[in-house]
Amino acid sequence: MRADTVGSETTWAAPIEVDERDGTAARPEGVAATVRLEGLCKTFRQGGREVVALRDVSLEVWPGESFGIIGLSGAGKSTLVRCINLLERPDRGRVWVDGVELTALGTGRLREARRRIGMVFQHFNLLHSRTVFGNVAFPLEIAGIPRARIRARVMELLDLVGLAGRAHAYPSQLSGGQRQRVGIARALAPEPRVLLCDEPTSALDAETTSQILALLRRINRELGITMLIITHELPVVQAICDRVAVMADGRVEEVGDTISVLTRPRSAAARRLVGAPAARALAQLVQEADGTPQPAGRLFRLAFLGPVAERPVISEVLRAFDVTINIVHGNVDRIGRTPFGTLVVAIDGEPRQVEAAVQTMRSWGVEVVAWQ
Ligand SMILES: Nc1ncnc2c1ncn2[C@@H]1O[C@H](COP(=O)(O)OP(=O)(O)OP(=O)(O)O)[C@@H](O)[C@H]1O
Repeated sequence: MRADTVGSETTWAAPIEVDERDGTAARPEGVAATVRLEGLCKTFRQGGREVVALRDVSLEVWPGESFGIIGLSGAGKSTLVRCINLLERPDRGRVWVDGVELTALGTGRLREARRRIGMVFQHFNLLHSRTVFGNVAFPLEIAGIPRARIRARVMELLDLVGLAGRAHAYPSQLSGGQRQRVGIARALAPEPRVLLCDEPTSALDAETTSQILALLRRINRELGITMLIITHELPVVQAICDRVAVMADGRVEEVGDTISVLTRPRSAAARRLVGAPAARALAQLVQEADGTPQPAGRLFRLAFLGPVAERPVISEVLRAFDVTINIVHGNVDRIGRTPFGTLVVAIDGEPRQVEAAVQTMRSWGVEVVAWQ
């Protein structure tokens, strides 16, 4: 275990082991989940119409991990977050945070238990009449912490998020990225066990997004704070999540470590999300070609992770099988620290030859997913 000091308290980082070679996260043995959701259901009723937002959602987020929840708009992500801190009461199901069943608590004890949960919002939700210092101090004032301790803690947090020099500025004088840094410092002030981040970078430009993601990753890794990140953006999950749940239509369709879900998506929902960039690229290509038909053959997405990335796979396949391969889209990327490459290819030929080529690539360790 790693330890770090936050304020006057020592925070123990969770014993989560991440394999640096392939990024897979192993479940820590004998350790209770930091967030545990069991059978959550939620239906909204509005003017005689019913919208089912959550359908029997069960999940575990382990201590110290960074867990992503990804899905398209309307999948139920925000409702899920609101049910974790019980801003929204689920119709059915139970919620535990840090070993305490929130769904069993009355209002007073629930308010106290919520201090274990920090919230980071898409639009920062800062108090505009208060300075940076005042915003971060706010939850500590409400908790009745003595002024001297508040001061020390706030200055320490501003230092952590890189805003030590802006304590007296007002939110209107800050950039979006700086406002989100204030939001993060405020969320950390009561020393929560888990940070719920609801689309934390959706309102930020690309460069600021990567700075904020790096900050969240550092907080997760160095302070050992468990993180649950809601997003509709694949790059967010790719950059900082150890594991990810894919949501669609109120259900969790797939849960796994990020590398597995992104390179070997099993559910239709995950395949839609992962395939979307390639599909967009293909559509653009066809459009640009102005009427040129799509490349002949079946479309496949090939993912190269680890040693197979060094192998001249395409030329070996072309030599061994009577097929043609048209590269539609290629990309080299990174999941956490692990590089991986993807190619979208159209393979044409006699069906048995195409199938044999696909099976051979799989036997070499290439992840091959058919798109048609
Ligand atoms: N207060 C509410 N009243 C009625 N319907 C609601 C309410 N909140 C959410 N919904 C509906 O529940 C479904 C799930 O919404 P939710 O906001 O949880 O999805 P989401 O994945 O977070 O989407 P987005 O990224 O667009 O916020 C949607 O169909 C939405 O219209």
